Amino acid sequence: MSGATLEAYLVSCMAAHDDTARDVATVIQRLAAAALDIRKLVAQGALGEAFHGLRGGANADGDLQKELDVICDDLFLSSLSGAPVAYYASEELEHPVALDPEARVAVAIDPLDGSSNIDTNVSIGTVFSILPVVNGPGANAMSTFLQPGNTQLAAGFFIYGPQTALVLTVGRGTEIFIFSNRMGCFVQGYKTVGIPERAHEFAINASNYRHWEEAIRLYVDDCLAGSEGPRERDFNMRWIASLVADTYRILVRGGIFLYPADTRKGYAQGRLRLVYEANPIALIVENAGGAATNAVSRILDIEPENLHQRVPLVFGSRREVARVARYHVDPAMIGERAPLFGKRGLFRA
Ligand SMILES: O=P(O)(O)OC[C@H]1O[C@](O)(COP(=O)(O)O)[C@@H](O)[C@@H]1O
Ligand SMILES: [Mg+2]
Ligand SMILES: [Mg+2]
Repeated sequence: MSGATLEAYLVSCMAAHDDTARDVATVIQRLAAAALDIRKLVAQGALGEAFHGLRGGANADGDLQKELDVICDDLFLSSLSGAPVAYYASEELEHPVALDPEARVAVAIDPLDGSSNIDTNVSIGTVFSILPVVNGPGANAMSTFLQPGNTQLAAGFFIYGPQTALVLTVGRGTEIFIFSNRMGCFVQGYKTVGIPERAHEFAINASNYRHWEEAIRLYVDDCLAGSEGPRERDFNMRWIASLVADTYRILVRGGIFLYPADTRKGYAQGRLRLVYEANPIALIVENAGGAATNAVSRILDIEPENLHQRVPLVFGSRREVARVARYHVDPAMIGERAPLFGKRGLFRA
């Protein structure tokens, strides 16, 4: 079904379901309303006050907070006040906020993803995960947020780019809604998204090559060797340094994204956060027919240990994601190729 409004889509897939599904639909609509306010702030660029300067603080993970990071966080939190949401956890807040104690769902959010790109007029976004509340003796907000990603009820991201769009999964397929200026709401822009199994394009911040482990270097070396290497075909490369923008491209035309662990200080588990970045992206990608791992194991099966933990992230076309895992676990694969490529990667010649 293409051309449906977000509201009609949510009614069609949630109305016949239980109260929790209806709550999820309400939350998505509240987030969408806040995202439209953020779209206006982002579109103002340097003309808007929100663009100027740092907030002067650091978030829970030590990253510098930009003014807009904090404004977006405030907007999403207030959009959920009065909504059926028990807890709100954000990249910008050290601890979750308790909202409605009776509610059945919780929201984990990266209010502004790709914020290092704010000044450069590159697409940025908001990533969110909707989880069922864990109840029972001793349960608290952390019991809810530390569930593995396979319990997510819904996940999505807004992208503020040339088009403002919402990528959404409520468990059956992944859909893209584009904001329609004519209709003043989000409208389904494509048929259900399907990531092709094979990829011809990879995305990685290659400036970190010297810090990666051997398996990742070998994978990239092989892509770069193209038709003259063991892959026997050429690859293209993209790195937008904005997770939402790199994900959107992969949903639309396939490819693989890698943000692996590396030896830089603070990057032993990569850069991206498990609970509010990797988990929602993994659900979106899997429900679009792709795969998402920490280079070896499925992201959605990882038991988080803390709210702001980082995780190596590899996702996209299934065959490529599986191939990255094989470089890690199959010594024969590396051994076979070592005399030819192992010692002289293109960056290491
Ligand atoms: O600058 P690097 O190391 O290439 O990292 C880029 C990555 O960092 C991020 O900007 C992290 O997200 P935040 O902007 O929310 O901190 C991702 O969007 C992007 O994929
Ligand atoms: Mg982010
Ligand atoms: Mg962020």
